[in-house]
Amino acid sequence: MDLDWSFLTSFGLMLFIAVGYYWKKHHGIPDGPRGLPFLGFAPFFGPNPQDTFLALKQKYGKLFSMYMGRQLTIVLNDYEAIKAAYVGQADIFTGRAKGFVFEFITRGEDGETHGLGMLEGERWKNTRRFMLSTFRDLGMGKARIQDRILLEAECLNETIAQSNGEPYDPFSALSAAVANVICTLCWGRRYDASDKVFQQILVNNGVVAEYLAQAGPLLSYPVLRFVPGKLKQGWERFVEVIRSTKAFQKAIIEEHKKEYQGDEPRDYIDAFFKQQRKVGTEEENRIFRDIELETNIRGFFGAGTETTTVTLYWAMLYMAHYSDIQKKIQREIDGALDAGRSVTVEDRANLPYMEAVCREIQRCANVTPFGVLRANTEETTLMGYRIPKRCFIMPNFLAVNRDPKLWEEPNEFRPERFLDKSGKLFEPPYFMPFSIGKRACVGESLARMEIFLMFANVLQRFDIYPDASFPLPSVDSYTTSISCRPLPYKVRFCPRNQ
Ligand code: HEM
Repeated sequence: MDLDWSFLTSFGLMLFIAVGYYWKKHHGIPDGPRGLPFLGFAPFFGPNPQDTFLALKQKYGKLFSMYMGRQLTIVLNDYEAIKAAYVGQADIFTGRAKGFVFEFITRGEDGETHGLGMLEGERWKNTRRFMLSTFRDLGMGKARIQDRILLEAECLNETIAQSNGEPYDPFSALSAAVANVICTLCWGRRYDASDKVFQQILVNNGVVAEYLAQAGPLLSYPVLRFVPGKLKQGWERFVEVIRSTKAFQKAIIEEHKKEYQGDEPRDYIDAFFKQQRKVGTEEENRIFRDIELETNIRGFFGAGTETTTVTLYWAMLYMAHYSDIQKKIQREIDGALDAGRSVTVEDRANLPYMEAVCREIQRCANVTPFGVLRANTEETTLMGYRIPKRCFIMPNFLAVNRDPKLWEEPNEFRPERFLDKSGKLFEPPYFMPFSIGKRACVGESLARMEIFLMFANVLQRFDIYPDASFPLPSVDSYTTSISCRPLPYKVRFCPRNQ
């Protein structure tokens, strides 16, 4: 048989180029699970991705690589690896993973992505600096914001009281309380829980959170959104919700524009207008365009409401499971405060056990088990491995929170681990529910204050009991939306006899 030498030569050349390309891309990177062509490892995450990733840590150690669709992803599996990247090489690992769906949410009519959560480089730095200083001026970490949170805590208690000790799911009430804090900070307005517009914003927020958790396949293959059936329906609903949320935020900004006279800012939007009126450099002017404002307030609302609500939802569930711990907190509160007064931030120093319980709930609940994906903006070497430019970076916070080298009996719910021998609060550096480094959560101090004040004031006023007709879900079961939520539950909130 005659050999077709020209075919063989072309084939050999193509093979050589393909192998060369593969080698160039993959040499020196961490090992990891193989996955399938085009789909990567995503189909193997399974119904409990948390268990899958804990098992992968056992197999591969500190870090491993995998493909999600076509995207090379590096998973950082322990405290040392996360610290080496996020703190040790902070400037390189502060990029944000870009994916089709997040880009869709944050893309303006100019075709660019906007908003703190997605920006990079100087624009990200300047936006973040402005956000932090504005929230500080508006009272973050001060008495002014405490008053707003206490008002919402009071309304939350009133709503809970209306359940009259009957089995009750507190999710909506918690969500309204937490969302109102952000609404007041961002656009100076709070809503009654029965307000139809407010209810719609909360429903929309839930739809977006749920959709984002399932949107993995669109990351590499956006075309899948047109496939008839579940994918297409989900996408269409999501687009509709995003459109109506954008329209709502635009209307709020326009309303503010009419009212704003250049006075002392009442909220984030006013502070932004004030900054817009200052003549700045070209770069400064770029980050003070309306599109940035609109994307940011939507981002703060989305990022701040779901995570904080879900943490408080876990907190109530844990209390129904651990009545002895609940009683211990209540004894501490009763001993530290005069009767009839609400718990405030000033009481924190006298409530170390309460503070320890808040931290243990965050450690055990793992509301953001894999953080928010980042990207490395340059090729680099991490712990001896080559990390090609613009990998997705996934911190496995769950594995840190379950690491037996860091926590004694990590699977136990044991708040005392956050107290030192003299009973004072002790927070180790590897406790990082808000991530670490230059791009850690900007809402950390606000969230901590909300969790402490709302949780403590509910426990001061109510005993939380399970009800035999509504068996409690286990604290080990969860559903994954954009954060990790407990399964829905009902408990009884009974007014305490102090
Ligand atoms: C319990 C509550 C919260 C948790 C567990 C949480 C967790 C996180 C985490 C893990 C990140 C990713 C950081 C990284 O890239 O490494 C993040 C980012 C972010 N969070 Fe939070 N967060 C919470 C509350 C809030 C609140 C109340 C706000 C309100 C403004 C907020 C706004 C943001 C924003 C804007 C980012 C993006 C920051 C950036 O890219 O520079 N978060 N959060």
